Amino acid sequence: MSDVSEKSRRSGSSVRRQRSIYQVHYCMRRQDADMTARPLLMPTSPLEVQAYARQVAGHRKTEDTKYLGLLQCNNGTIMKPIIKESQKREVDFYEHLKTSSDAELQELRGLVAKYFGNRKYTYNGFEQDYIILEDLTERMLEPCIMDVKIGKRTWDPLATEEKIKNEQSKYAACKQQYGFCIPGFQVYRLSTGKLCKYNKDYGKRLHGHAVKEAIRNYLNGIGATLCRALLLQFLSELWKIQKWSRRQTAVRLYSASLLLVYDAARLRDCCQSKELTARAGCRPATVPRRRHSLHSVGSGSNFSGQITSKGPVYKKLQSVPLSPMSLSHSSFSPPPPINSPWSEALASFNHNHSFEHNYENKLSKIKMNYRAMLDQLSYDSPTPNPWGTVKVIDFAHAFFNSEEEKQIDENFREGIENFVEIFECFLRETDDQVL
Ligand SMILES: Nc1ncnc2c1ncn2[C@@H]1O[C@H](COP(=O)(O)OP(=O)(O)OP(=O)(O)O)[C@@H](O)[C@H]1O
Ligand SMILES: O=P(O)(O)O[C@@H]1[C@H](O)[C@H](O)[C@@H](OP(=O)(O)O)[C@H](OP(=O)(O)O)[C@H]1O
Repeated sequence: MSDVSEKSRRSGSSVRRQRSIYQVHYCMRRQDADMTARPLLMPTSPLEVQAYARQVAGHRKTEDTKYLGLLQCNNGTIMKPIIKESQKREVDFYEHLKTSSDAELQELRGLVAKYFGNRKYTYNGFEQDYIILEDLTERMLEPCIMDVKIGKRTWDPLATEEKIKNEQSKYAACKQQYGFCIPGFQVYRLSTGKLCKYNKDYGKRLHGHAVKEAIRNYLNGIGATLCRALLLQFLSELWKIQKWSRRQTAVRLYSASLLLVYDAARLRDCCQSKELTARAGCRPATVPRRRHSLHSVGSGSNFSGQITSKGPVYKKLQSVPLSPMSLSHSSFSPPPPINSPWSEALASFNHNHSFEHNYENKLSKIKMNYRAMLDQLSYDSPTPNPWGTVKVIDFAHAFFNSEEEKQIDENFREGIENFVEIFECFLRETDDQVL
């Protein structure tokens, strides 16, 4: 018997067990292995709950010892308290969405966090009802989170005069100009790993150009080039939300939010060169371009994740002899085999898109192709979730339209259009990213 086991036997202590990544990064107590990541409640294991440290906006303060903020569970869900009448309507909203056969609402189901019902739970000595939702930041080591409240109008038809005045007075310039506002966000700096939090007081001061810069900051793009792979992940979801909002007449969403989440740890992986990452925060104006690859999202293809003005760039294949080409051409290798799911998406990408002319006019085709590529990424990936995503949250002021009321929710649509436009503008900034 080894010294170590003899020692532990003598002292009567059990062998020290490795702490899981959840224990290290989420500061949660040790759980049975099969409990830590599952999104559904498992009756055999105890549910562990704590105040949700990753909440960037919304109700939080404690009144009469009642806790108004979100709770984090050790099974990949969060619980949102149902206290106000409007929050009760949110439960009704999710319940209706769950069972509706309306095509537009079924589509919306894919654009919101997964709903797992509601339950009573006693926290802080108070029993309350809670909505159970998928934690969109689950498994993220350095979660960067932004809450974007959509609409110039953030009050519903049942609001009192006082409530209307109150809402009109907040984020006024930002809402007027963009049709959305930013009540809070947090970002882990890529260069230092430092967590920076921005609350609603910061959000209320934002207007004009500073709004775009706040979003750039959230994307770790201050003093560094934006990451194209990250922008594409967000845009693939944003375009779905945009498409839906352009034609849906089923529901009016007052004061709903977009919740954007990405993992800075994965963004860091995406930068191939450690040296460049370290310098990301202090690059001069003419910076070496950030190297990043969609490959790290998880795929088996030769596509490098780079799209230049000449088309997609493939990783070099060692077995392919280099022909005497110019330097700019030598980075291209033959496309992947014809039977690869990638090859079809990329062949269609090349076929549909002239990389030389009319970028603007062909944006919709590019969107289609990006979506196909991203679909492939998530199919091939061992973990189904991409490392950046966006969902619509907060339906306390959502109202389903009766047949007579059916019309497009312009208030919501306009905010989404403006938000998407900012991301498309950022994407164009990354058009020339090369390996
Ligand atoms: N599904 C989710 N996964 C992860 N975080 C979430 C999720 N839903 C909400 N949050 C976090 O909780 C915050 C508040 O959420 P939400 O807007 O639903 O609450 P609220 O109290 O109704 O907000 P408000 O005061 O704006 O009405 C969000 O900004 C986000 O940080
Ligand atoms: O950004 P702020 O300044 O925190 O403003 C709050 C925000 O508009 C919330 O959406 C709203 O809750 P509801 O969605 O429930 O209306 C809350 O109303 P409240 O003060 O009535 O709780 C506001 O105070």
